[in-house]
Amino acid sequence: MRTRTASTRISTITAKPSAKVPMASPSTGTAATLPGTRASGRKFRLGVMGGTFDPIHHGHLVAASEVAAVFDLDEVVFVPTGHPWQKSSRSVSPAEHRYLMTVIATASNPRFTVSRVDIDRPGLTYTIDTLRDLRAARPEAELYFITGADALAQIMSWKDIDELWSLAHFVGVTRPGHELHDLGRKDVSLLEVPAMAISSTDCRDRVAEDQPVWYLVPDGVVQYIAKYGLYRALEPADRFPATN
Ligand SMILES: Nc1ncnc2c1ncn2[C@@H]1O[C@H](COP(=O)(O)OP(=O)(O)OP(=O)(O)O)[C@@H](O)[C@H]1O
Ligand SMILES: O=C(O)c1ccc[n+]([C@@H]2O[C@H](COP(=O)([O-])O)[C@@H](O)[C@H]2O)c1
Repeated sequence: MRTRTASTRISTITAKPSAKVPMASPSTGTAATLPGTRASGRKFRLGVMGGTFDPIHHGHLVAASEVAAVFDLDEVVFVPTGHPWQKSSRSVSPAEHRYLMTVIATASNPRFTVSRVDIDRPGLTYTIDTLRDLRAARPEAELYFITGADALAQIMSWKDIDELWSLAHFVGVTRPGHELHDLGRKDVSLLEVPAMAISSTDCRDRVAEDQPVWYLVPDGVVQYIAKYGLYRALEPADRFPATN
């Protein structure tokens, strides 16, 4: 279970609405009528919220919403992982469950969408593949990859990290119990978001111990967990016809 300590104070935060963000690949949109070009002439801004989402919780949703507001994103696509290689020390729920919980959690927000790119791609999940696939599917968009302080701290160990910087702008957000490190790169912004001391680990542990997860995860996700008996020690989370 994650430690619950006060949010770290940081000084290098980009927190102005509609702040100009230094992009690895500056916008080249030239006309408002080009596909994927906004009325203002700028390119479509697509946030990418990658995660295992086992289950998705309000920490994920608040982080995505806050980055969307500050960076003036047009859409945030949530991308559940297929086989997260850095979580191999524990068993992860079937992808189909995690995908459906993510769909339920994001359904009410017209700017939130969910992508299957990672769960439909065989093999281990690497963000380099996520971003390549999204670039191919959405060539008109500038990508903003959203990551919490804990994930950002590991980022130098990610596959093909040198190429990753050229595919997206990265936004690291604060998370209670984790220090948000300044990587000293202009293609990484740091942002303080409302502190949500919630983790998927804690949600799973609560369900296993018969404690409530109401208001930690969206209502529909509470009901989905109960319906399929997810996270109950004696009830394996495999009643759904899953793909992995
Ligand atoms: N409470 C939170 N506040 C801010 N960012 C978060 C929060 N929870 C998760 N994130 C970020 O969301 C992304 C996906 O996280 P993930 O799905 O692994 O959730 P988690 O709560 O960390 O799960 P677990 O407890 O199983 O490790 C990561 O970048 C992570 O840093
Ligand atoms: O590309 C990698 O090597 C890599 C290693 C660890 C995590 N990631 C990505 O980071 C995001 C959050 O991952 P996680 O494991 O914290 O849910 C998710 O999109 C993962 O695919 C990516």
